[in-house]
Parts: sequence; structure tokens; C-alpha cells
Amino acid sequence: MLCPRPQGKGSILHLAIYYYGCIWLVLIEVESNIQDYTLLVHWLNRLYCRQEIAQLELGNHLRVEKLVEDSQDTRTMDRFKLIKEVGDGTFGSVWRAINKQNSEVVAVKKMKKKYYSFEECMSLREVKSLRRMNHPNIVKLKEVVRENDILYFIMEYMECNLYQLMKDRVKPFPESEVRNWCFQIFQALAYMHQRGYFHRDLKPENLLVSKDVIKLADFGLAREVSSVPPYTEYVSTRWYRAPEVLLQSSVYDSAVDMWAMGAIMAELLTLHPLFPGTSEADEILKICNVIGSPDEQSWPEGLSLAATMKYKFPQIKGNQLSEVMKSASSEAIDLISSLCSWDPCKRPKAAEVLQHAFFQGCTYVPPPVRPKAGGLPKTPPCVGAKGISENSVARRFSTGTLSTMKSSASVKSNALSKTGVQRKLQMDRQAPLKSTRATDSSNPVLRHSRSLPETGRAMHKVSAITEKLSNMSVTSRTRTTVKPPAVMMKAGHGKSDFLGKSDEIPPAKRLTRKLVS
Ligand SMILES: Nc1ncnc2c1ncn2[C@@H]1O[C@H](COP(=O)(O)OP(=O)(O)OP(=O)(O)O)[C@@H](O)[C@H]1O
Repeated sequence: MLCPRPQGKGSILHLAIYYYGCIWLVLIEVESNIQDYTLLVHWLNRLYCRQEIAQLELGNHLRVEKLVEDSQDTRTMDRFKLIKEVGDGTFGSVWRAINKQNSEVVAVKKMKKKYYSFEECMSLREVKSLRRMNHPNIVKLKEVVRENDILYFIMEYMECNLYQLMKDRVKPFPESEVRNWCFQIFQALAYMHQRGYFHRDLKPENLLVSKDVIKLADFGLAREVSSVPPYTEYVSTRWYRAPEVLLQSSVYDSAVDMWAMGAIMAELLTLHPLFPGTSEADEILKICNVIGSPDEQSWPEGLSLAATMKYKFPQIKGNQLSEVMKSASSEAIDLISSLCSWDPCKRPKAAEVLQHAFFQGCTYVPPPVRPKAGGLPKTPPCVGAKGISENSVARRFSTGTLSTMKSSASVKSNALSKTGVQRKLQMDRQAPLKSTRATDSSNPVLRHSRSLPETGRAMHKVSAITEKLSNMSVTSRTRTTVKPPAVMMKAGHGKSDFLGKSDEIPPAKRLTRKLVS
């Protein structure tokens, strides 16, 4: 409420003080209604601009830095020349582009959905999480631009993704190369997990490579660890999906990323997906075939989750990972087995993995707190014996989770609590979603082709889920071979799935799918 205006012959000074006070009151009132800085920027933007551009300064204190005024707005996306489409995911198409102003090569992700306000854009998970990340192994988000209701992410450009590298290969990657990549990715994961985020959609397509450097990308599903469960939306690509997610736990955590990394590591070492399930039920069966069925000892919470869903695990003893990955070192196998533990609590944390014997000789250098001016921090490579001697120095600056260089992955202490809340399933009738893959016009017949239809965050009616779940049962069957199929396979088929078809394992060739180039 404003005070009554001074009556009578007030001096000019009085009037000035009165109006000054009024302005302050109005501002205070407005401010109390403004939730955060982003909204304030948007509000100012509305006043002065027709379009918005936010240049994100990546670091500890992110802020919207620049508003484009009327005189400039038509130039917003004109600054970029799109050269070639390099990827087409569920949510956006990605282009290699050049910033005409400084000739920098960038990646422009053009979102498929329209965005009618800037707040909507700024509240996207991809923006919220990426803008808080500043790590040499996490793809940098440079700008967020909304123009004509279309949202663009301007990112640093990476040459290709891991899936593209795998599909063209005949011989598996040398273990040293896999070690180098994985070490970088685990550093990125340690960084983001320690900052309270987990990715939830790790897969080879989301690991981008430029020369020796690999980076995590696609934070569309990233979630804050502190966000409140239940997590009800659809999460992650089936082949890399953790069992607790398959069993519809709604309180999973960063351990889902560790499971995915186990599967990715194995795939890099063999060029074949470790758990190429054709449906959710088949996914569980494939997991049982490799690591054996869970029991009261290995994963009591899993049995409860299954019971809640009226799902019965097949009783399979499982194979030895060493049989599946004949040429892998014992350290690699040990690490993959611990990452692919049924019980999420038994999977090592990312920071612990960096201490695993598989990475002996690799140096962990924590990223700087603030980005250095004049360039990105360099990714620390595996540096052999020198690295070991440097490691003690590196650890001094770590967050304290790295205890000993020689210790293997230890057991996690946090437990997943179980819940009766059911997560939503992708159903048979769902229209197939676009696969997440890079556009590959040069290679129409992809040997290692895959479709990742379940990356979509499909939502389904709970009643339908309940019906499906109550029918669900994966019957025990004699061990199906876990030998890599003759052809490279694609992640999932969209043909869901879980229920009633558990023992119908389609032949490998059904898994092959041609890619749209
Ligand atoms: N910064 C980048 N540089 C080069 N290529 C990129 C970049 N970001 C993404 N890509 C390519 O585009 C593809 C799709 O990108 P992205 O995963 O971000 O899209 P999406 O719509 O979120 O996909 P998804 O279906 O997995 O959710 C990636 O697999 C990658 O090949």
C-alpha cells in the first residue's frame, strides 16, 4: 500500500522523497513476486526485447549475461551458418555450424518442440543441469537461444559419438583406449554425482569424442539427486537400463549411471552390447544370463520390487563375464562385474571406480573450481607410471572420496528404499520413437545399427501398466546363449514388452534394424 501523497504546498524536495519512496515500494512488491533472476531477466526482456538470448557463462555462478535488443534480434541465429546435420535425437536435431562472428565451429541443437516463453526454456533439465556443469569431460553449453518460438542450444562441437566409432570397427578397441575413455567419463560422472546430478541416459550415442577427449552429452534426462522421488517418467535406453529402473523402482539414484557404464565398457571391449534385450522382460533375462538371477543375498530389495510387480525372476545361474569377454583383462572384468551388480548399493561410486586397479596408472586431476581464463581445462590422459607418482598430489585436491590408489571398488552404503509406486512402462502400442543416433549419410548399411526407441520419455496410463504388470512373469528357461550375436544389434525395438513374452527370445536377426540415414 502506498502512503497518501503530501497535500498542500510541499517543497519539491518533499515530492521527490515521496516519489522516490513510491518507486521503492513498487520495486519491493514486484521483487517479492519474482522467484528468481531468470524470471526477472525475462520480465525486463519483455519490456525491452522481442526475442531473448541468454549467453551462459559456465562456472560456479551462472547468470544470464546478455539480452538482445530489438535492433539486434533479427541477427540472433543469423550469427550461425548451419553446415551439416550430425545427429537426430528424440528431442532435437543437431547441426555442425559455424559462428560467423568468430569462425568458431559449434554444435547447434534445434529442439523439436516449440517454446513459447523463456522461462519454459530455462527450466528445461538440459539447461538447468548443463549450465551448472563445468568439467573438461562434459560438453559445454555456450548459449541458449529462443527465436520464433524455436529453442536452440549452442554447444561446443565434438567430432563423433562412441556408437559411430564402434559401428565401423571390426576389431575391438585396445584396452588402453577403452581405459582412457572410461577414465575420462568416470571423472565426469564423479564430478556430476558429487554435485548432486545423475545423467540417467548414458549410452554410446551420448558419449562424444574429439580426438582423445571424450565428453558426456545429452542432459535431457539429468536429474538432481536431491530432487524428490518418486521419479515417474520414462528413463534411459533399454540396453543400458539398470535393473532397479526395469523393475520400476521410483527411488533410484546415481548408481543407474554406474550400471550403464558397466554395459558400455563391456560393449567397447567386445563391440557387442552386453545386455541387448528386445523388451524389458528380455532385458532382465539377458542380464540373468550373464550375471545370474538375483537372490535374497545378492539383491533383497530387487526381489521385493519384483514381488510388488508380481514378477518372477527366471532362475538362471548365469555365465562368467570372462566367458563373454574372452580377451578382456581380469581388472576390466572385475570392474564391469562390480558396476553391473544387481544391487545398486553394491555398485561402486564413480569416484571409487577411479581408484580401481583397471585404472592403475591413470591420474585423476580434479577440475578447477573456476574455469581458467583463456581456454578449457585439458583432459588428463592416462599417464602411466608418472601418473602414479603424481596421484598423491592430485588426491590432495580431491573432494575426499578418493581414499587409496590401490583399493578396488568398495561397496556403497546408501540403500535404495523400495516403494510401491509404479513407474510407467512403454507399451506395445506406442508409436516407435525416433532413434537417438547421429545422422550417417555416408554409411547406409550400418553393421552396428541400433534403434533406441525407449529413450523416449513415454508416459502411459497407470491402469494399463497395472494390468500389464499383473500379467508379467519371466519364466525360467534353459540358458540362452549370451554369445554375441552374429550381427551387431540395435538397442531395443520399441516393441514392448515386459509382460507375458518373457520367454520368447527373438532371434538375433530380429534385433537388426536399418537406420534412417
Ligand atoms: N555437441 C555436439 N557435437 C557434435 N555432435 C553432437 C553434439 N551433441 C549431440 N550430437 C550428436 O547428435 C546426437 C543426438 O543428440 P542428443 O542426444 O543431444 O539429442 P536428443 O534429442 O536429446 O537425443 P535422445 O533421443 O538421446 O534424447 C548425438 O548422438 C550426437 O551424435
